[in-house]
Amino acid sequence: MTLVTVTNLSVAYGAHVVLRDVELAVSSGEIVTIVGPNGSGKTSLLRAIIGASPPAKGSVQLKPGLKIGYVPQRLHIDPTLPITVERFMRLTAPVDRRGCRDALDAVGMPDLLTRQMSQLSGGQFQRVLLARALINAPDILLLDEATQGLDQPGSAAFYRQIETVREQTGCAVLMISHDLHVVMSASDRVVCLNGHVCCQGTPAVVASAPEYRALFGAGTGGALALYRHDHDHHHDTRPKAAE
Ligand SMILES: Nc1ncnc2c1ncn2[C@@H]1O[C@H](COP(=O)(O)OP(=O)(O)OP(=O)(O)O)[C@@H](O)[C@H]1O
Repeated sequence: MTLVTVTNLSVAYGAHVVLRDVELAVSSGEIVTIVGPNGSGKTSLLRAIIGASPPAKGSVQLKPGLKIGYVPQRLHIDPTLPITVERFMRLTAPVDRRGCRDALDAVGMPDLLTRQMSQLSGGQFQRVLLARALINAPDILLLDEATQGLDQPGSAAFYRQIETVREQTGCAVLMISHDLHVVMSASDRVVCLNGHVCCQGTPAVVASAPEYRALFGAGTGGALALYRHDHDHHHDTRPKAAE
């Protein structure tokens, strides 16, 4: 069943059009990763899906009654503010201690309930955000660079957790990531965005591409050259060798 259908979507901030003619559909249980260079409109697309950026053109259709869990790119909590994990989780959701504990269990952090938010490591903090997003049993999780600031093993562990959550709850996942090499194995589909969808494919297609090895150490520019697809246009960000 299709949960999210984005049709011919354009998003603009004033006269600045940042997304043009984007088509995207996410089905139940699917893990879809959006990659693309800085400023390519990834966050704007997620914001359009949650209704925070009205379309300049086109539409976003959500399955009626769709429950969305959103994990933001970053969330700053004043380190001098005394707030436990439980209180933090209950700020935005009507949930009891049991519900908080279950959500923390689901992200593999059952013992954090009484800890201070300020005492958490980066990885623990992100998992608490994930747990908070899971409280209402969402049909789809939207993650905006949820592993920002984590090291590679931390990111890999986080994405494994996402896969586990998907297996256990059946929720779909639409996430933005720059960690292509870690995220690929966890994704059913990778969508490359650069103001529009320039290409997409399964990780298997990506992994079997000869250019795949160029990813490691090649940065985002290399990553964008990886996908097997037919280009009928050019991007300044594409390395010359990929032309
Ligand atoms: N609220 C806003 N007002 C005006 N311009 C904005 C706003 N939010 C984003 N933009 C612009 O829209 C473009 C796309 O931004 P967006 O945050 O969607 O990109 P992104 O791909 O998520 O980038 P990054 O990888 O750096 O997070 C950028 O040029 C950005 O400056």
